[in-house]
Parts: sequence; structure tokens; C-alpha cells
Amino acid sequence: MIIVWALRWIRPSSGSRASYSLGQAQLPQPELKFWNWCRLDWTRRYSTRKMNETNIKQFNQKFLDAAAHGNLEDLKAFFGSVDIDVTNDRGWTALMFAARNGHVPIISLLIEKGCDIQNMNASGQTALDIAQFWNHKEAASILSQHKENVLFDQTHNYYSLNPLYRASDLRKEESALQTLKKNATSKFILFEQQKPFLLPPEGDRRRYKFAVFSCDQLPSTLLDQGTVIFLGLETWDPTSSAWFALDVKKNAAEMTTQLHPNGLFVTPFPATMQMEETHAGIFAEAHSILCWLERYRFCPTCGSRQKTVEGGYKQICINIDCSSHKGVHNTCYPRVDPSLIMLVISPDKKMCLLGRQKRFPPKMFSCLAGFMEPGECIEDTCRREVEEESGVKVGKVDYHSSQPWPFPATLMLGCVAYARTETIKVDKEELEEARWFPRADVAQMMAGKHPDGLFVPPKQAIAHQLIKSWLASSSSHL
Ligand SMILES: NC(=O)c1ccc[n+]([C@@H]2O[C@H](COP(=O)([O-])OP(=O)(O)OC[C@H]3O[C@@H](n4cnc5c(N)ncnc54)[C@H](O)[C@@H]3O)[C@@H](O)[C@H]2O)c1
Ligand SMILES: [Mg+2]
Ligand SMILES: [Mg+2]
Ligand SMILES: [Mg+2]
Ligand SMILES: [Zn+2]
Repeated sequence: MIIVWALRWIRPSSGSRASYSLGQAQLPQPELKFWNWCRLDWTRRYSTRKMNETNIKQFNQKFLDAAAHGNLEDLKAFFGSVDIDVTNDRGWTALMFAARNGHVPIISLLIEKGCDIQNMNASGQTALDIAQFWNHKEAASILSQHKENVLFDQTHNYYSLNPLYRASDLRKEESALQTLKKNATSKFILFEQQKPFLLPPEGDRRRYKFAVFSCDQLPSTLLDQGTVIFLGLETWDPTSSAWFALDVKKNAAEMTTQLHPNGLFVTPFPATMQMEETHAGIFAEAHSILCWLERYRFCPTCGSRQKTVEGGYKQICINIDCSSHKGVHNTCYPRVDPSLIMLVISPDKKMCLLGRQKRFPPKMFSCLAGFMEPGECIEDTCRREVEEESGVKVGKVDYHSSQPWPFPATLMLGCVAYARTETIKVDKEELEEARWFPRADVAQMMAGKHPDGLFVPPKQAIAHQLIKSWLASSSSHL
């Protein structure tokens, strides 16, 4: 009886082991639901492109088929044009299919190419769970070795993968910065009133990316009139290419669109949630600085105008009598607002607390969150915000990972919080609803398979990563 139940639980389809019916390959469900809500779903984004939605599904399905059948050469042909973690409608990834059939070379290649081994299908199984269930010992051994490595790795959250070396010492060297600006190898990304100039997803490319220009490609009026931010160098080598963000004046925007026929200035959220990850990291730096320059044009101490120096990383008050000139004055430097986001675990560790703000997409539940207040430590912010919003009392707080949230300059500090009480009393000003969810429900929500259509934020949100870590840590294989 138990074996029959377990087989139902684990089988990806009713097909035989040799011939799978993979179902519709598609984006992970929470992501799809989120983007649908944002009106940026894949269908629309691809409607004018070479690949329509049906083609994409067929394309993804062929990739999953190659993994299921152990066809290494076929699989290799997909890299670069497929989302390596794409799933079928039951949340099965290529890695899971390879694990199901014990295809060790495929598993090794997918891991080498950076697939996410912690992903779970709609039944809450990882690739390791699947390999162990089907008794593929070598596959299970590779997956568990790698899982250990992953556990010791820090999570790299979206918006945090900025590859540039910031070279902060160069900021003070005005003449060196001027020379770098004119250097043929320097790269410029453009903004208009904090809107980035992006190339939309095209053909096989599934993400937005910056249109990158050299100094020679930009009319001098754009360079002379705009605000230029020094973002950093490509590597620690001082001769490597420098990156600059240029905020063009509003009336120059038209000229800029002529620079690249496909480029457009886009509203940053949610488009930048779908950027190539390193470009999203560069966006986070540039956008936060540009917002700060825009919002702090006047000195917070005396109200005089400010002058931008140090490649955009400092503003100094033009009033020589202003007290901001004495000592180190933090208002001269870019501001970052720390805030906490926490996954609260129930006292019996079997459930987690998720809530809904009114502004969330319908049916989406996420971690509770709140801004740090002055003079507060991380642990106390976590305990205060959870109790304020849900009435639940928290004891131990563990740090998990962080995420720059560049709208305009929040730093999300992700924590796991252990509740001491279970009774919920929601603060209706802050939350519409908060509930304890058992692990099985949360696994369904992650896979977009919850019977009531509930789901969690997409993988770009740190909330998603916190929830995923908890599911993985409470899986039977840890
Ligand atoms: N990724 C997620 O799933 C997720 C979920 C919820 C919130 N968040 C983010 O977490 C952050 C904090 O969460 P929250 O909005 O629930 O905070 P919160 O619970 O502290 O409530 C927000 C209120 O705090 C006040 N506030 C105090 N300091 C502030 C500051 N520096 N900036 C803006 N408002 C401040 C404002 O009155 C604001 O309306 C926000 O940036 C939000 O976007 C993320
Ligand atoms: Mg709050
Ligand atoms: Mg809050
Ligand atoms: Mg608050
Ligand atoms: Zn001043």
C-alpha cells in the first residue's frame, strides 16, 4: 500500500520508464503567476519575437526529453538558449529527469552548467530524493556531494551579482575619471530619470539586458549634459574596462532611442526583475545611486544646493559654513535603508508563517518584512515586526542571506525566525492576512500546484529563497 502511494507520489507521468510524457514544459509556476499578474507574461513578451509560446514550450520539452533519455549531445545544443531550471507542469527539471533514470553524465553536466540542485517538484522532491528513491546510487552520491557544497555556499540573491570591481579609490581621482570616460574601451549604460535603457528579450535570449555603448557611440551633448556615475572596473586590473551610468536629460531621450533601434527606456519594476543576472546587479548599483542623487539635490543639513563629486558617490553642500563640512557627515554619502525579511517557523518546526499585503498579486503569500528602526539590532527588528504584524512572538533569529532591493536603496536582510507562540492576530493596517502553512502546502505553492491557486514570490525575491531553503532543510535528506 505504502509502495503504491509512494510510486504515485514520485512518478512524473503515467508513461513507462523508457518513454516519458513530459507534459508542457514551462516556467516555474510561481514565476509565471507573478509575471502574469505584472502583465509581462511570456506570451506577450514573445508575441512579436521569432519564438512564440508554443515554440518555447516545444523547445523546453525537447531539452527535458534529452535529459530524460540521457542524450548528452542533444542536451549540449540547448545551453545558452534554454533556462537550465525550466520545468514541466509538475515541476520536474532536466536534473530531476536525469536523476530519475540515473544518467550520471547528464547530471554532472547540468551541475557544471549551474543548474539549481535544490529545486523541488510539485511533490516536494529534489533530484536527490528522486535518485535515491529509484536506487541510482552513483547519481545520488554526486547529488548529495554537491548538496553539501551548496549548503556551505552563501545564497546569491538576485540583484546581488554585480561583477564590477567598484574601485572606490579611483572615485577621488577626478582627472583619471575624465580620462577613463573618453577611453575607447569604457562602457556606458543609459538611464532617463532612473529608467534604464534596455534591450528586450529577443529570439532565444530570455532576459532583458542593458544596451552598452562606447564613448564614441554617444553624441557629446548626451555626455556633457547628463549625470555620469562611475560604477567600477571590469576586473581588479586597473587597465580593464570602466563602466559608467549616464542619466541623459529628458529631452535627450529621443536621441538615445536612435542609438539602438530595439532599445527602450523601461519602468524599472518589474522589468529589471527579468534581466540577465549580472546586468541586474549593475542596475542595482546604478539605480540606487541615481535615485539618491535625485532625492538629495539639496543639503539635508542646511537646505543649500549640493554638488556631485567622486563619480556620483558623494555630494557636498555648496554652503561653506554648513556643518556637513565638519568631520565625516553621513548625509554626503549614498543612503541604504536596511530592512528585515523573515521566514517564521512554528514552534513544532512543521509550519511557516506567510502573509499577504493588500498590494500583493491575488493569492500570493510571502514572508513578513519590515524596516529597521534607529538603534535597533537585526534580532529585535525581526521580533518587533513579526509581533506587530502577526501577534506571533519570536525567539531565536538566524541570519540567512541578503539582497539589495534597489527601489530605491533598501537592503533586505533575510532571516529565519523561530516562533515561541502560534496564535495569530493580524495588524490589518499592514497585512491583509497571515497564516501558518504546513510544509506540504508550501511545496505546492512553490510549484504553483496549490489546490486553491496560492503561490509564493518568484525566485528573484529573497522571500522565495528563504522558503526554498526551509523546504530543503526540512527534507528527509538532511
Ligand atoms: N520580497 C518580498 O517578498 C517582500 C515582502 C514584503 C516586503 N518586502 C520589502 O521589504 C521592505 C520592508 O517591508 P514593509 O514595507 O513591510 O515594511 P514595514 O512593515 O516596516 O512597513 C512599511 C512602513 O514602514 C514605514 N517605514 C519605516 N522606515 C521606512 C523606510 N526607510 N522606507 C520606507 N518606509 C519606511 C512606512 O510608514 C511604511 O509604510 C520593503 O522594501 C518591501 O518592498 C519584500
Ligand atoms: Mg511592519
Ligand atoms: Mg511589513
Ligand atoms: Mg515597520
Ligand atoms: Zn549644507
